[in-house]
Amino acid sequence: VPSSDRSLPLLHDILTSQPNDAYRVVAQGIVPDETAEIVENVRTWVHMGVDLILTSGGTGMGTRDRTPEAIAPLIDKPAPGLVVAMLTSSLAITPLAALSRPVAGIAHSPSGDGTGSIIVTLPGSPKAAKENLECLLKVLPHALELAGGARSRTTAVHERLQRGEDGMKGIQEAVVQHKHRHEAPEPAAHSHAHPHTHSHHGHSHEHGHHGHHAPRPRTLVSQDPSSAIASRQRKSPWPLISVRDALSLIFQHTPISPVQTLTVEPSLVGHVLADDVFSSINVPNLPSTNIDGYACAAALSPPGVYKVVTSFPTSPLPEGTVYRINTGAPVPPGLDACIMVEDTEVVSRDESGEEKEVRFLAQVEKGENVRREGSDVKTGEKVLSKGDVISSVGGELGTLAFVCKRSAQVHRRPTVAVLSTGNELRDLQDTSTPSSTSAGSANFHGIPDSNRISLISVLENLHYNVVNLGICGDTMEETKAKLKRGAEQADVIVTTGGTSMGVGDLLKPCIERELGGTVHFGRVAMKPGKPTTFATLPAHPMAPSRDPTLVFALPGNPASALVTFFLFVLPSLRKMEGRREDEWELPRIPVTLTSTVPLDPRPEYHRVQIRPTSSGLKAFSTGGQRSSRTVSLAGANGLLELPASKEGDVERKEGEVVQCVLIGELGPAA
Ligand SMILES: Nc1nc2c(c(=O)[nH]1)N[C@H]1C(S)=C(S)[C@@H](COP(=O)(O)OP(=O)(O)OC[C@H]3O[C@@H](n4cnc5c(N)ncnc54)[C@H](O)[C@@H]3O)O[C@H]1N2
Ligand code: MOO
Ligand SMILES: [Mg+2]
Repeated sequence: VPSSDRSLPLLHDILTSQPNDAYRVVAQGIVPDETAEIVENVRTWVHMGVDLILTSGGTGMGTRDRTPEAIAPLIDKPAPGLVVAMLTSSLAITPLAALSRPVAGIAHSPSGDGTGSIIVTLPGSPKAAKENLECLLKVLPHALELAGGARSRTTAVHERLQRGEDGMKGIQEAVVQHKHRHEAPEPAAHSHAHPHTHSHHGHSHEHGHHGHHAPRPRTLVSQDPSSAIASRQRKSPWPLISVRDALSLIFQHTPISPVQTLTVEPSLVGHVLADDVFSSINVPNLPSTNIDGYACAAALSPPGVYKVVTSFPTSPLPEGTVYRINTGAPVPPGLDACIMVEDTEVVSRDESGEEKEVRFLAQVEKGENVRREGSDVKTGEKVLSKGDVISSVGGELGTLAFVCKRSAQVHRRPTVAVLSTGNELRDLQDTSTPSSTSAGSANFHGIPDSNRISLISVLENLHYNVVNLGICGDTMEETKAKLKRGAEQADVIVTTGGTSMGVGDLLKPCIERELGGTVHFGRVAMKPGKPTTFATLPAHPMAPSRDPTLVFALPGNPASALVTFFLFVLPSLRKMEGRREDEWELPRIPVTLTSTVPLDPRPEYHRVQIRPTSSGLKAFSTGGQRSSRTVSLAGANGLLELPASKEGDVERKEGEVVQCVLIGELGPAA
């Protein structure tokens, strides 16, 4: 590993371990020793309003050392004091420091408000870079305040962006490190700022399982759509991350919806309880019976003839008298058993035909057929738990009503905006384009938008609020306008299409470059769904207390869109809606294969129908699994979770048991 590769994680660690989380690394990358590329990165970061930009390497006297020359023209206000401080501290350690040629200063932001980013070029050696940074840390906080201080006063939007979407107090910082081209193990990946460089070092800070220091990769990574087509990125700059890492980034950025009090009525179905529910009453609140018959005092009621009273007694019944009672009714005080009507016969009736006397044919025991007070639910007993879903089966809603709860504390249901992107798409019901069933016409002009109709139906059936954003063409203008509307109206935006490498694939650049959003990942090692993208948009400046909007930019291929919806979007919504952590993801169940399925070099989610049989659950493949084949989802209620193929492991055979993600209801018995 070239030495310069080690500086970046070291600088990152020093910055993120400063007290009060004063620094947050919002972008980092490795570029070759090319002036143009150094300038491009640093300039973009200045435009983003990053507060501190550090470079490491290229400050020496070698022929390839060009960093100071690249950076100097970007600096509007040189800060020779910082340079002297660094050189002085290094010279105290080694006279070789005299060969270093650092520059430092402020590059003004294009906003023209006089604020700017502080840029410092550090040496390439990890040890020297560390020493220099540590020396600067004594003065940087004050310098940063002076250089960027006015920003927070000028506009709220700017401050919001500058402070990051979590509103964390602190200073954003970016590290651009450059290294010699001949050292680059993956030249293509290094030709752009690369947010996941740490993966080369085995410690993946980016994936964020390690607490709050995880930096979010921010901008610069996406293709600049204004660049000439021929000079477009020819390799995706987005690291291919695992489904597990993708989920952990999603959960890290998914907030839990606020709590509200709602009326107990059928529209509560789908909501998740935000609190345990305790009964404040006894059920039944009086001793009552669960039969039709006669209430009596068991000890005084051997088989024999009794007078019948039919109105609820207000004073103790005289001996030899019983009270006629119906299921659910309270048992009068002093009586302790009920005999079923089947164990009695009528002895005499009055003029109106009403029974006067009955004969008990059997002996009732004390307590027989009596529901004691509180025997179903006692005052103070927990009947439902925080995290329980009010299901459409009805049990939870019934329970709330049963214990007389008129309202419940639940999490607000997330609102999801759904957008289809693509110039080729037509609304299915747009009658200006004939459908294949209309007389005389075989061709629908364009591609019918099938993703939106599927996604909206799944969401509505799961009781989410849906905003239908319609279809937008592949232009930056339209995409930006739609996403903005989504961010205003929804907690989560789901788009399909425009995620890959094509000219019209604008989602990532739009999110990053136009909307100040952060793309947390842009590719996932899975089939289908490789270009799946997850991002957050900063909270609206007019509603800064709102959480950032989550954006799932799903691939356009219909099977990819739906599979990634179930694997990524739904788990995020299940966290947001307040479910318990072990219920965020959809359940995995073991199923037996009814046919042999091939393994793909990518981990694959193979659509199947799961059906119950006398020998357990069986999986029936839906056939060809190409991502464009929407029909592969017809009838599917499961996704086989297949591992990537390896040498000697290329299929799962008929009869083998495989884990399967349950995405729908079980199919008919087979
Ligand atoms: N050079 C590369 N090309 C592609 C790669 C790659 O890695 N390098 N990845 C492929 C994979 S995998 C997928 S998946 C797709 C995803 O592409 P996009 O998300 O950019 O989607 P589009 O290109 O916009 O559309 C793809 C396909 O799906 C149809 N589509 C889109 N939206 C809808 C809709 N709402 N209803 C029905 N059909 C829809 C669209 O017409 C296209 O046929 O990229 C590969 N390319
Ligand atoms: O990842 Mo794409 O969804 O395979 O076709
Ligand atoms: Mg498209």
